[in-house]
Amino acid sequence: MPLMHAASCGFEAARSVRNVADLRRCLHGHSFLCSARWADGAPDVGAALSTALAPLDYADLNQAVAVPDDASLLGWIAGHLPHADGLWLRSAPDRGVLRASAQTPLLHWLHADFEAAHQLPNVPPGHQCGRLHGHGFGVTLCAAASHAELEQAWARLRPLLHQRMLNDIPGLENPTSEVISAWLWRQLADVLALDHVIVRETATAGSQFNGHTHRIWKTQRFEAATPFDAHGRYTGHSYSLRLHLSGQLDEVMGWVQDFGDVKTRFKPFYQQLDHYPLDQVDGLSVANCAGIAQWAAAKLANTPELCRVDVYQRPGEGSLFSVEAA
Ligand SMILES: Nc1nc2c(c(=O)[nH]1)N=C([C@H](O)[C@H](O)COP(=O)(O)OP(=O)(O)OP(=O)(O)O)CN2
Repeated sequence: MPLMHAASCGFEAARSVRNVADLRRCLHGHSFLCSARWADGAPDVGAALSTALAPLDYADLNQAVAVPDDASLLGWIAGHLPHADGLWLRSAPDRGVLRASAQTPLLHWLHADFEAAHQLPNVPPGHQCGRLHGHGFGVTLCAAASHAELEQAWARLRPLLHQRMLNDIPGLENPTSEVISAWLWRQLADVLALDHVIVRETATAGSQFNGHTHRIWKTQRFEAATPFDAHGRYTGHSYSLRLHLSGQLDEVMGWVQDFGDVKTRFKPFYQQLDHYPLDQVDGLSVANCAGIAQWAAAKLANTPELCRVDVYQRPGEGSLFSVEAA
């Protein structure tokens, strides 16, 4: 479907998933977060999500689900949300499970990190990334594997990257996010049934590799007013707009496209949104997340790598417009 919608809902709950393999898992609690996606035109899963999760809030999950591990919990939630397509569940800040669509298998994911220095040797003179600099890199590993297997695999890799000069590592001589995610894939593909690897250099930019295709994104925030009732009254949101691009890597630059160039290309259109009332933006016929996502995609129609635009009006609540599927 070209247009999807997304909603999120949290719940606080206790569970015990003690089993022979892991005796640490006695009764404990989590702040869970669940996100759902559904196709445009399907019944509103956002409202159904909070109704479905209400019985789990401040509850003992063992009363609802026999062995309430992340996978079984997601299955329970899916059973209560027949119109949801993608489902994502976070049980702790660094881990959770997801199902990309109703037809795809359940996967476990692990957020990890490392801190390192790098420079990009092939950028034009004066480019900020040609200078020696560094990042607290974020990594997400997503695989048909248990959390313990993901943790084990990452424990082996992290020392190779943490507090290192990435350019000195064989295979990372040009350490863009795209090159690092493909390098991680190669290091892990023999030991994990990987679905994808994500590398985030900054809070606004990331790169995902699934063994075949690179997808990168750049996020920008904007502040805008939008009408919310028939009397012409306005409300406002702090929006986040994420542009996704996919394609082959430029062999010299090692990237799909420079994150900075993505931002520059969108700048004239961004300036039409930031600190404006959305119903007065030229060409924006529907002043909601779906309307903005489709408007932004049309503005970047001359960017063949553009594959998706996500617009969120609050964390976890928004619309996703896929250009390829349109
Ligand atoms: N496709 C890629 N583009 C760029 C990469 C990359 O790995 N892949 N890397 C860089 C730089 O290393 C840079 O540190 C990060 O770029 P950018 O997102 O432009 O950084 P900013 O700090 O300017 O981000 P803002 O949040 O927009 O201020 C460059 N490009």
